[in-house]
Amino acid sequence: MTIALETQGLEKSFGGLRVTRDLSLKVTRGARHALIGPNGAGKTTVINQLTGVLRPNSGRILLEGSDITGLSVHKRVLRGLSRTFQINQLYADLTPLETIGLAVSERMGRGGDWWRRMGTRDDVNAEITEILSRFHLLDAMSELTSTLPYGKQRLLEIAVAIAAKPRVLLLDEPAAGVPESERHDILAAVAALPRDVTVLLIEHDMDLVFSFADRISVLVNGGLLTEGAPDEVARDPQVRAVYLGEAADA
Ligand SMILES: Nc1ncnc2c1ncn2[C@@H]1O[C@H](COP(=O)(O)OP(=O)(O)OP(=O)(O)O)[C@@H](O)[C@H]1O
Repeated sequence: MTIALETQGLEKSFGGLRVTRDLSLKVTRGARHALIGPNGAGKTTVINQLTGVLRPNSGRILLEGSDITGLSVHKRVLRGLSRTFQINQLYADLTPLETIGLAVSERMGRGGDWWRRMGTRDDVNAEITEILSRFHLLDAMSELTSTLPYGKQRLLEIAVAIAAKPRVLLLDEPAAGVPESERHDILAAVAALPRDVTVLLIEHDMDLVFSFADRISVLVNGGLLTEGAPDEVARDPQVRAVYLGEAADA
């Protein structure tokens, strides 16, 4: 199996606090992989090292076999490693149609030009429509982003990231704050992305994790406790003890 994203012996400390401990993680191409763990286990710190926001103290990060440990955030995005934009990074005064149009055009290297030629290119229009449809935004495509329900704004965050055609997408609690009835729609839209997009998800909601992931890694105190298929992880007594607790019995 081809490995899309890998860490080798990753270490990160904040002062005397060792937050990532000898972490070696492999995310297979096309996987729907979840990184779970109790509060403070170090999940966000791992994502921040993967995206380049934080530098590890030691260890390596490989994207499709190339060492990206020393690359800037921007260079990693150009190589195909993206995380979702946060809602506060969306353009409040643009519509989803304009936002995705701009994101697709920027990827094609003609950001500013798009405003003049909006709607004139069939290939661009088809791609914008496909992305809006995939993330259930067609019906809201002409409304201002600031007026969209929270769940739609979160879908738009992911849609913007997808418009950059990432090879690996990192999602840090993409459904946080969304009403329970809509959370599954968000993860289902991500799970249904073409398999050439590999997804690594951090998520607290175990229902979502187990309905989404085909592989789960469990982080405790910055180190990997165990890793496996969802049913193996759910059965693992160590996992039940430290993390899932009652939820694993459900
Ligand atoms: N910039 C920082 N400086 C100092 N300590 C930090 C910093 N960032 C995170 N930490 C500490 O590192 C540990 C891991 O934090 P992190 O946010 O990565 O965990 P997490 O698993 O994502 O937690 P949660 O599930 O609660 O979001 C915590 O003890 C946190 O307080």
